Amino acid sequence: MQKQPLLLTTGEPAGIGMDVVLILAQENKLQGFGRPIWVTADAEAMQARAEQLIAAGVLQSCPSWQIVDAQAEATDFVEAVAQQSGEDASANTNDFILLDVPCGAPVIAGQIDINNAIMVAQQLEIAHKLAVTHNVAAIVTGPLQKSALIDADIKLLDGTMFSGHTEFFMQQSGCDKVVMMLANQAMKVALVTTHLALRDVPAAITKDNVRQTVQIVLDDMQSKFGLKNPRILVCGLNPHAGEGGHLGMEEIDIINPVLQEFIVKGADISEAMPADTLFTPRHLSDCDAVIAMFHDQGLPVLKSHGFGDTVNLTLGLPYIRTSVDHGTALDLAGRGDASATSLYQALVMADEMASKALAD
Ligand SMILES: N[C@H](C(=O)O)[C@H](O)COP(=O)(O)O
Repeated sequence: MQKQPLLLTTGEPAGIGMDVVLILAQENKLQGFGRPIWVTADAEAMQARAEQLIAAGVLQSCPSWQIVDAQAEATDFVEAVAQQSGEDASANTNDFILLDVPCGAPVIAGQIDINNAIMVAQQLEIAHKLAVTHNVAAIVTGPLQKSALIDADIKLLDGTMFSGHTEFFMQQSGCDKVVMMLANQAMKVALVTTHLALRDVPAAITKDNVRQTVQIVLDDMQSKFGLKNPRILVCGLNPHAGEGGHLGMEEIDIINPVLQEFIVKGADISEAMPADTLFTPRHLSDCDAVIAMFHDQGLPVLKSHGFGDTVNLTLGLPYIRTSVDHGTALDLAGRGDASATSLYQALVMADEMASKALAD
């Protein structure tokens, strides 16, 4: 039986999203999953980017794709895409299927045009619909420019500012809470808070938030990574994990009481540890994942151990979503200098998780 597709969004058309797809196609790396690869992009822009990369000497020839019109109304579209692509996929010799999402303005590599922000948001809506209806096995997202969506006044479902894929898919799925995790060969780091100004972090470290984060990490480490009793280490919020209350009370008042609830129930999880020494080989070699309290407590450490080979994933969604670890790299778009390694790792992880979910 044909395995379900992986849906890849190319994101910001002026960035390197299309470049890295084309590079992987040329390296025959889209074809090895035994699954169709569906790619959302503007078909004309994809053709133009391929020609640019051929002119730059990066592509020897133009990869092949089959174009599917993604402009139909939502419900018809989901069925039409699934049917058309599904029927053709078994005999398909194309590198990928391109779900055509037209841009509002001509695409110039490296130059953001906020008239194309709607097209970026449409890609995410299409991805969500296909994933939540089980028409694709997983979503793999390319980079978008958050500021372009914000400048174009594109909001999340709850009317707040567009802060990222993570929050977009969370709200579309009706989840109260999801967890951002980044993973590479060195470590996996999950975050209690994500895209939040530093001054707002302490107020967001609540018992509920810590409890929900830990529960989602434990659940998904089992269901998506197949680890029956994962070992989790947790960072404190303050220097020295609060130094017994002298450098902050969040560990004593909030974090440790919640962690104790899980310890009492048998979870293999630490109490709050000083973040500066947690990320050392002695501790990392003894754990499956780290939970950090905020974005720049955990991610700089992780990315310093493998930027370019790191995968961003969202835990707690009703479907699998992985992503690249880099941004739009506007200065590299259309030039052929972009690295496709993170996108490849994101595809590999999505494929493995999808296979595991099916096996379970
Ligand atoms: N925090 C993410 C990272 O460091 O890779 C990045 O901003 C992407 O976030 P979303 O997946 O929510 O767009």
